[in-house]
Amino acid sequence: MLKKLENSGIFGKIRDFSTKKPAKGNLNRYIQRQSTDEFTIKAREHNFRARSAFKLIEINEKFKFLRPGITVVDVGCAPGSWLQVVVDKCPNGYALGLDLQNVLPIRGADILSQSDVTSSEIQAKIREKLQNRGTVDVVLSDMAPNPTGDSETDHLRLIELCRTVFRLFSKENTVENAFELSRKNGVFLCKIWDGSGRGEFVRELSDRFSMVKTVKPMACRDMSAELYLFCRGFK
Ligand SMILES: C[S@@+](CC[C@H](N)C(=O)[O-])C[C@H]1O[C@@H](n2cnc3c(N)ncnc32)[C@H](O)[C@@H]1O
Repeated sequence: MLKKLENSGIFGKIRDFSTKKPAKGNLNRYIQRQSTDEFTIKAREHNFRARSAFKLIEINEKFKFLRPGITVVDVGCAPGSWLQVVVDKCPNGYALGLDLQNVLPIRGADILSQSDVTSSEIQAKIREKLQNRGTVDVVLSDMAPNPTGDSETDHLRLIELCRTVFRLFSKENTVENAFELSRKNGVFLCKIWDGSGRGEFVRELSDRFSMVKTVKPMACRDMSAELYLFCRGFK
């Protein structure tokens, strides 16, 4: 299904706004609405639970890290569109998703609903689920805390959530880790909202990964501060 989608030119077409030009002052709002509509419509057409599926598809197109047989942990997975992509791209692998909210079942994925990744009880459950599966290949975090209305506070809260996930596999004393990330080609992909704490967090990640790239997929809303940090080569 996804191969067809990737070949369909959706990413190439998405910023073609040639029909019915808006008045000058409304251009930004027009562009934002058009791109949102196109990804939302495509998500419906391809039975994705959310338009965010296209963010993961695009990042994977760039870095090619989802492949058959791998183990993937998806933190903040509701409603489940990233898990849908993972299951499709990684046959014969293992996908574990968790979220604060209830997540409807997805064939081929193991899901922990009503699960807060910051809770030590939930971290123990994650460890339990993964302990006989060897190392984890890919850790995804598309988490978004409820916004407070203050962008700096929201930014710092999200960075802290990402740090929590990073610590699940990166403590020096591996006995304390919830699971082990593959030292060969382990990938960590997390969403942040841009702000003052980005530089420090990128430095922390760079200490443990040989490559850290900041990406903004086409499906991100134009005006949003949303960015993704793609980290590969866990040391
Ligand atoms: C943007 S949605 C994720 C969308 C998902 N990637 C998809 O494609 O369907 C963000 C999710 O993060 C979850 N979340 C926020 N804080 C969390 C936490 N502490 N533990 C687990 N999930 C959390 C929210 O409940 C929300 O469902």
